[in-house]
Amino acid sequence: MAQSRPSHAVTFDGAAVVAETTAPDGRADRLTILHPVTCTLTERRVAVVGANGSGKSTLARLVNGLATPSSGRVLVDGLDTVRDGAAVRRRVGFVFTDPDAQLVMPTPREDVALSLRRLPLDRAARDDRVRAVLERFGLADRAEVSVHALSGGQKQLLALAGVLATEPSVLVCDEPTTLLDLRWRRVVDDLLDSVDQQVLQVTHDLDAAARADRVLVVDRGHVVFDGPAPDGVAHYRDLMAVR
Ligand SMILES: Nc1ncnc2c1ncn2[C@@H]1O[C@H](COP(=O)(O)OP(=O)(O)OP(=O)(O)O)[C@@H](O)[C@H]1O
Repeated sequence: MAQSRPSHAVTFDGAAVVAETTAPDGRADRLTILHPVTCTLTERRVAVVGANGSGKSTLARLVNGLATPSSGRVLVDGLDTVRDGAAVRRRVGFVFTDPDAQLVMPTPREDVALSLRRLPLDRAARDDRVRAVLERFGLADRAEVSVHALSGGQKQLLALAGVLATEPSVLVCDEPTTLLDLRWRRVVDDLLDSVDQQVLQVTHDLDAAARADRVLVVDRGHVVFDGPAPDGVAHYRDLMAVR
């Protein structure tokens, strides 16, 4: 009998984000980046689409506490991203759009090993896991080169590899395939489709969004659609008036 996968829940409970800004005349001002969002995401694949600057990354960052709600709250499997921040961060892996924001060690091997530092693995088990992950992402022969010598796509793969190696419960990806060629985009898409984690993916790739179990469309700081993928993609196309 097939083993059932664990299910997870990301809950936005009236979560809104307001930034302190400076008006053109120099006065302090407040800008609502994300208006209150209320929904519970339990689907295995959730895509977030919307125009540039609409608030997608802000919504994604709320899930692991990189952004904190100005009002309302965000819960991951019942854990509050503010009150239980450390536990949430252990549970939620986050892959940035820009891999340079994520890769901190001199070589791919060291970078993946660093991701694993908090896991209860002995040296041999950790080395094995690093090797297996680099192999899976086609980076085995790059393990010892300088991270700076990797192509943009290879860096993006490495950033994803480092996060997946920690086996988080929920994986949040902010445009994880933007730098990848078609072959590796397919590899990463297939991987994101197949992993056990709940995946919340911010994307401009409507093919990827179309395969999600649920799509959120964000427009000017509002979630303007929340539902099945075909309708979500159609809604976004209408919004962008490109259909
Ligand atoms: N701390 C902040 N202070 C002021 N404005 C901010 C802050 N963070 C985000 N913004 C603004 O809020 C808006 C939403 O930003 P966000 O990064 O969430 O958009 P996005 O939909 O992910 O965009 P993109 O597709 O271009 O990555 C943008 O206009 C951005 O400039």
